[in-house]
Amino acid sequence: MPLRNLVITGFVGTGKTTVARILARRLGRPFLDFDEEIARRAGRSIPEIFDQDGEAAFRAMEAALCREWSTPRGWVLATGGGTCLHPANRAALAAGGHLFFLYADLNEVARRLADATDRPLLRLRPGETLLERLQALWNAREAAYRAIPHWVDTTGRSPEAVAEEILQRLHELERTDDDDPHRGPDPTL
Ligand SMILES: Nc1ncnc2c1ncn2[C@@H]1O[C@H](COP(=O)(O)OP(=O)(O)O)[C@@H](O)[C@H]1O
Ligand SMILES: O=C(O)C1=C[C@@H](OP(=O)(O)O)[C@@H](O)[C@H](O)C1
Ligand SMILES: [Mg+2]
Repeated sequence: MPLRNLVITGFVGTGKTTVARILARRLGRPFLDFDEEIARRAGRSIPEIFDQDGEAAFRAMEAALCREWSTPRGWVLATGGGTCLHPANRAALAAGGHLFFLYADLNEVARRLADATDRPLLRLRPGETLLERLQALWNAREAAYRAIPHWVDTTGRSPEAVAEEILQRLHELERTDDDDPHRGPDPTL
């Protein structure tokens, strides 16, 4: 039986791509970033896909990837920030892997993404600040995110420290094989 995948999901700008890359290197396992794969298949950037085909077309490509990754293959996967909002995507990825959900204080996310231009959902409306945009996105998504297990707080921590925590928690999960895909986040959060 192949190893389960290690799926790094979470809110936008919390370090999914960065941390998953570190984890793949540390574990010596292959790595795939969903956004990079979608852009590669489309031959276009994520903003171009959103602008030319619409968000629904992007979400359909994301859902297809989730279906492809519903079996254990031992890879490290970084999803996009919206991938696991959809219950079917979440269930598919959880069937083949362990999910970890990265989050951070939104002020810190805003600092990390201050210069980023590659996230169409963070385009600001007139007079809107990045923090306000992030807060609106978080408010709209929080209930769906709470269905994802294994939350990891990245606030004030380096990507290496976040990866280290995930490695330790992963080893514990693999040791006990006690990973219920339907379990919510730590109730103390
Ligand atoms: N733990 C962290 N502390 C500070 N900056 C971080 C951290 N993790 C990621 N970053 C930075 O934040 C930005 C977004 O990271 P990225 O990995 O693209 O996040 P995501 O894939 O979740 O959107 C990048 O500039 C990255 O270097
Ligand atoms: O939160 C979202 O819906 C999105 C997050 C992005 O990924 P990152 O979270 O890696 O930036 C990317 O998939 C797309 O712009 C949509
Ligand atoms: Mg990313």
